[in-house]
Amino acid sequence: MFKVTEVMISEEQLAEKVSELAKQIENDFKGEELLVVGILKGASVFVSDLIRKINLDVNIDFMSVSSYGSSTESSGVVKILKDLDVNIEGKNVLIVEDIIDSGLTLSNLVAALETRNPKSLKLCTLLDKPQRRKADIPVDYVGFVIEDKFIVGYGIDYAEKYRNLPYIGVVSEV
Ligand SMILES: O=P(O)(O)OC[C@H]1O[C@H](OP(=O)(O)OP(=O)(O)O)[C@H](O)[C@@H]1O
Ligand SMILES: Nc1nc2[nH]cnc2c(=O)[nH]1
Repeated sequence: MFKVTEVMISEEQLAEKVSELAKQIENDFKGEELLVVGILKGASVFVSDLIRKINLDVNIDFMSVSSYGSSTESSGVVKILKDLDVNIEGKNVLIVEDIIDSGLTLSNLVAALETRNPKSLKLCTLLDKPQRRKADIPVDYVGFVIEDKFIVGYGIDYAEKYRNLPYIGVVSEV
């Protein structure tokens, strides 16, 4: 049986990091408009907290994507299950993810969105698990670099459970 056995990142640590990332984003986009794109479902909690700490003209949109398997990795294909509502041509776009693991989701998504000619395209992730990276992808804003443990909470699930935990916990077999 699997259970949450450990708190990896507390609610307080998350709140502090979210404010820190929001300040960096605010400084980098001063005087500009910004479209923040949350990637469903995992980033939903993080992006909701993040935008409330960014004191800029911010629009928000969401995408839902699923990467094809490694056999099609080199083709840079991402299956878009829910696309953006808006045209991003000429806009500053910030993609917000909960976690980067292999990097395939984001690298494929970036390739797909670059073809739409945004003014700029930047990446923000709350969590980075560099140990399992398959696609090298430069990320502009990183919350926490974590070791290779299976985590849940703050939007992130295990079989669709635990997304509502207010902290990041580690799931282990007990
Ligand atoms: O770097 P990668 O190895 O590509 O993994 C990261 C992706 O996996 C998770 O999404 P998931 O497919 O679990 O969907 P969810 O956010 O709806 O839970 C996460 O939200 C990222 O989108
Ligand atoms: N829920 C969950 N999804 C992931 N996707 C990549 N790494 C993880 C993880 O640690 N937990």
